[in-house]
Amino acid sequence: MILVKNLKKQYKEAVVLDIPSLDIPKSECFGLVGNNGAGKTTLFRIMLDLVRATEGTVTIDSEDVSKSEDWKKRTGAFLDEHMLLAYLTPDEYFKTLMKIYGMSEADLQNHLSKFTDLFNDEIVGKKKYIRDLSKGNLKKVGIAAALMGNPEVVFLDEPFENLDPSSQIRLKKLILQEKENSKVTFLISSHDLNHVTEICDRIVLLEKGKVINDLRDKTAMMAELDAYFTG
Ligand SMILES: Nc1ncnc2c1ncn2[C@@H]1O[C@H](COP(=O)(O)OP(=O)(O)OP(=O)(O)O)[C@@H](O)[C@H]1O
Repeated sequence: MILVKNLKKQYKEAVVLDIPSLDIPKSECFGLVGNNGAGKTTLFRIMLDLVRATEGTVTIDSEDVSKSEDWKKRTGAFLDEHMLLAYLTPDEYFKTLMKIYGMSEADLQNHLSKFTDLFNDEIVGKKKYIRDLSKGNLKKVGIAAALMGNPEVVFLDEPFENLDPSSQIRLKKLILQEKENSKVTFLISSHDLNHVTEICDRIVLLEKGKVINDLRDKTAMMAELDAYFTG
């Protein structure tokens, strides 16, 4: 369970995030939407202790993320390409993570086999450095890495951005499978309302740093979001 309490982030005079309370139960697929600058990335960065809140706390399974390290073992994330090691090839990068997570070669192959369709023969065994990959392929490496080591919680910032249509569909399938098989708690930010409403159990709408809607009814989600974004 992830709990956000009295969270505020301020840059000089500007309050960019102001969330009195938010709780995300285990195994929920939590979608986060909002226009540019709404605060989605800032919220994820605070939840991952990449940025410190001005006020308030985020706890993952009762551990304050800014005070403990233990939650990191159970958490995977891909927010942007800065999280990758650009001087490695994807194979070298996955092998490095394999050692960090104490996985065997068989565990790694088993993990990567889930990504065969998504990788589309562009990622593994290609001897291309991560720095030279296309934006879509970079994203695929980051997502595969975020799901290594059996995380219980996975943060994905804009996972569908830069993916071709087939890859978007394959990624949706993969997330739904992971959700079903491993009961991972997913936190996914997206500008793609169709994809995010399809895979998420709940959508939180941010506007200027505030939660202005918390949608849990799958049948009504799309219409409500449509009305907000077109209105
Ligand atoms: N280091 C910083 N210094 C000053 N302002 C910042 C900083 N980081 C973020 N902000 C501001 O915080 C607000 C929220 O930004 P954030 O990147 O979280 O929005 P977002 O919802 O992820 O946007 P997008 O959809 O464009 O990715 C923006 O107004 C942004 O300019």
